[in-house]
Amino acid sequence: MTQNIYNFMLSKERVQAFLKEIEVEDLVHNFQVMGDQVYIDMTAHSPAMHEKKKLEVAMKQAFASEFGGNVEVKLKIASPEPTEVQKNQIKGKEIPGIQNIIAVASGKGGVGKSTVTANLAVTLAQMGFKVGVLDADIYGPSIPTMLDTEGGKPTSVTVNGKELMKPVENYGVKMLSIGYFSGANQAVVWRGPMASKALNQMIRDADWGELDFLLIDLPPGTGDIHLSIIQEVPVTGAVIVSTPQHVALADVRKGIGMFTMDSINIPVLGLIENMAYFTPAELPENKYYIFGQQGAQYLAEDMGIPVLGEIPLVQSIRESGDIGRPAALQENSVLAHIFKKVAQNMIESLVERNTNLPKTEAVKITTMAGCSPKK
Ligand SMILES: Nc1ncnc2c1ncn2[C@@H]1O[C@H](COP(=O)(O)OP(=O)(O)OP(=O)(O)O)[C@@H](O)[C@H]1O
Repeated sequence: MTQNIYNFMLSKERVQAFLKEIEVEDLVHNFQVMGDQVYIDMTAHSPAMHEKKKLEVAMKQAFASEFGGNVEVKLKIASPEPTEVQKNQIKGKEIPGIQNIIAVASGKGGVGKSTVTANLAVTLAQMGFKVGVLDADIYGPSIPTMLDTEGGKPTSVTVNGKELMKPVENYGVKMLSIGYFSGANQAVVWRGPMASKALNQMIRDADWGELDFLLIDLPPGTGDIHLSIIQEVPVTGAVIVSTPQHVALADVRKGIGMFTMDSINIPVLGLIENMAYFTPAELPENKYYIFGQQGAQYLAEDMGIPVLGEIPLVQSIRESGDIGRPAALQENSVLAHIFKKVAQNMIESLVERNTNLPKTEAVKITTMAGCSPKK
């Protein structure tokens, strides 16, 4: 790249040459230079939202390093029409009545994925949405504890002549978990196909009714169970939960990478940073960034996904999880407000996703390389 040593006015020819130099000429269909502002209309390589964000960040960085901070790039990035290949990646297995299926994932265990799922679920329900939670964490199903339905037993109902499981319900949230079924202890040793069969039954052979959101609390990490679920279930988008520590962030890249692989291509709606800072109960205004600050922001920017919110490390979140009444239910509290903002940001990201991309159906995985251990 040439050095930023130009003192003359920005010209259309210079911008044209630069677009060629950074090899995006083919993607740009129109551009105009007006003083220090460059207006560019272009099309992303793929319709995935993270691709558009990545392109935007890369273009802005490239222009800043070439022309300096005074030049402002105004981008309009369109989605390409889905190609035949992309259309073929999608398998027709829509679940009637369920509008949006959101996978909640984490790169590693213990970052608060289930806590976030439970709080988001009750928040969405309080906002007036119809919400379901599928606890797919077969290694340690904690949704029954966190939503106070331990010992719950899904009953059987007949719907249109078919016998279905009726989800357990509390706080306006319908839920199913492997924890409700006998033999839950054995689930820990299940391989992908078995887990996905059980989970599939909990999704398809259950009377969820009409749902705006079905949140799936995935097991921690990345592996064959995740791939099996993604293969079978038409996930609309994924939400990634992380803590600020460096190790968690390294793992979270893997987690995001699992969804954004070309062969899977599930949009990542955003990153939720849990335990982002510590706030003592007696000093609610004070924030202590024990594990470092802004790591999630940098990572999200780098990977072209939004940060949906920062959730503090607060004793009452753990306590309320243990007693099965999510902290977000504390009316007019700071925590309720934080979870509401996270839910709103998630919906915003989802609306953008649903506007820009074709309806997701179950993903046909063409290669499992790099994600799943060979059996
Ligand atoms: N923001 C928070 N503040 C305080 N405690 C929290 C917070 N988030 C989670 N915890 C606590 O951390 C512990 C782990 O949380 P949780 O079970 O939600 O993690 P997880 O990522 O779902 O774990 P796994 O993936 O291993 O099942 C729980 O005791 C929970 O109450």
